[in-house]
Amino acid sequence: MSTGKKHARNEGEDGSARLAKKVKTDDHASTAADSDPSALKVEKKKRKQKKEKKHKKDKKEKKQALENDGDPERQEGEVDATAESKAQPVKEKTKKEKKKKEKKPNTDTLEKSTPLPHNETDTSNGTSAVATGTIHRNGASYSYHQTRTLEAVPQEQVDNFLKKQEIAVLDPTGAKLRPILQFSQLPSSNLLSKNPFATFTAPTPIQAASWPFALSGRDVIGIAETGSGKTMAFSLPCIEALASSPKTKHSKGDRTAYARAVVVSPTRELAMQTHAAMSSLASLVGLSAVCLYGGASKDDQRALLRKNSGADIIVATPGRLKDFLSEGCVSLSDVMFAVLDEADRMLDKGFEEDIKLILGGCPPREKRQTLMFTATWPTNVRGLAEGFMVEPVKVTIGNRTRAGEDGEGNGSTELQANTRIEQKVEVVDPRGKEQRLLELLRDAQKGSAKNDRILVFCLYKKEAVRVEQFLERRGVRVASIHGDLRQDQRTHSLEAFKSGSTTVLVATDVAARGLDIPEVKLVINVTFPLTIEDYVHRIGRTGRAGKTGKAITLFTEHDKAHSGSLVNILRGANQPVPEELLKFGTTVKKKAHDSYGAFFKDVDLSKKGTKITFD
Ligand SMILES: Nc1ncnc2c1ncn2[C@@H]1O[C@H](COP(=O)(O)OP(=O)(O)OP(=O)(O)O)[C@@H](O)[C@H]1O
Repeated sequence: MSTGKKHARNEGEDGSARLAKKVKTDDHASTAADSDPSALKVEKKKRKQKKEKKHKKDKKEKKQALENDGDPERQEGEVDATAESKAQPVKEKTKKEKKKKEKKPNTDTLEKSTPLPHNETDTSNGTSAVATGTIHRNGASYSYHQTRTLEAVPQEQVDNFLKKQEIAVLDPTGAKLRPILQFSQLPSSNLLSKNPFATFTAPTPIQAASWPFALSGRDVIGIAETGSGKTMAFSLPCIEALASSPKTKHSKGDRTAYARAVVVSPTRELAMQTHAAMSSLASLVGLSAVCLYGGASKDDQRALLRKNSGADIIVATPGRLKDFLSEGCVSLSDVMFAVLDEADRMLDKGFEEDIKLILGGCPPREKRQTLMFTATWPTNVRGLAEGFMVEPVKVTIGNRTRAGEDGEGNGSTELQANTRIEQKVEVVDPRGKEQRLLELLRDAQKGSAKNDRILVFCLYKKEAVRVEQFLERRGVRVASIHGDLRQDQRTHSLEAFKSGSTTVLVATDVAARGLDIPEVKLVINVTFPLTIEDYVHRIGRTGRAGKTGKAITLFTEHDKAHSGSLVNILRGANQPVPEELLKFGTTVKKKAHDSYGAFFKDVDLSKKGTKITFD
């Protein structure tokens, strides 16, 4: 797949038959007729027949509605103004409802209204504010107001902030929105009145720069170092969008959970963590979130979905979400806000098809808001990403956007590690790795540091088991987390590490991305990961939220294919490059590891394998 357009069309094509039936909209209805003229004729005929059938049905229902003597409750519950209308009969609306509907703005297309005059005052929240634009999407009307307090900040101060924090904003529409330097510069809202940022002093750079665009209803790609507050960068606009838009009503007997926002995460633990963060924010404005992930009881998750007639927000891993979608338990047809967290992982080969199916179940990209956040943005996923979005604003933090001819950058984003992490690389004999690991652990947990948390990364599950046993036998308090463990064992290990009852956690790359474990002092890579991006994510488990951290990597001749990219990362973060590493060469291999996505993917071990039969 190469072009964005191609991908956008494919979004709908990849859905299962059931999904396609439930969520079919014009944008999704791409069929064989697109390429075959005879098929086109058949398709046209079918459409005509369908139209006639629908007309007859509508007539019948109109008659019935009149006979019902206008029972408003019943009619309201059954009317569905979304794409679901194909699955459920649309009842004739009462005059009152019709009038109400006419007043609503046209939400069918993405409109960028002419910016409102800059002296327009927003009196809705009692503060003086300046309107900067309005966008309508799928039932929501976004009107971001740059507050007067933000307008009053001298331009020089804004420029200094952007320069100091190395913020680059690439916006194809050319909108210029100031970063939010202080929480008090956010437009007031019900959510903000609950003081959700009490424990923070100021927005992080990615929050500051992306919020104005995300709050305006724009699609955003946010790239910022590990531990820099990206979760809140997408959570706040998501919850603000849901809080300010009405829910679509569905018929009372409908047991499907219609989420209005969906956040997709690559691992179960990350999904749970994001769910916890979003839930506490959402609950402040009476919204709810449910977490769907593999390896746990489906019945329990189904029960949560049915409680309070579904969840406003679903945070999920792709596999379990797909299961619920194909069962018809969950529908994404009402989604107005979709987030791919760890977006580059979600778009790589292992998850690409799942993501197409999930986003294909949402309204088309023009009708939803799509956000993608990550710390690494390799070239191979960029085209695919943009195909799921509409004119995304790209916000990059860190000195890594190359200047283009226009001096504003050409969008090429360099891979960069968090510069507050001290990185050390030791070139070792592969046979001596475990012994060296033990020495490093003993050294790092000496004296007053005996309870310091250390995360040890292995590449393979079997290797993780072996290393854990090796350390256990030598009296180290250790737990592990990898794909061969049951979910309850994984959760238990992570909890033990978080609480400090275990100070060493041996992990595979299931723990490499997103996990926000407080006070991890040291990350040790026993075996190098399959991609350099994952090296950046692994070491990013330390040095979070402005803190410093340390990472030690045991590098062997087996890892020499990564020497060039590792040297670049070290140099980019002003870290020492050992001579022994340079000996392996500095050429950067362009191709990322092909099997990585599939290798990484969380597989539900409780599921029985599919029996293959040959005719
Ligand atoms: N404005 C803020 N000020 C201080 N701390 C913050 C702020 N926003 C978020 N944090 C905290 O920073 C930590 C890291 O945030 P988060 O997990 O969202 O990072 P991330 O950028 O998503 O990292 P990763 O790339 O590893 O997924 C969390 O503990 C979070 O509570």
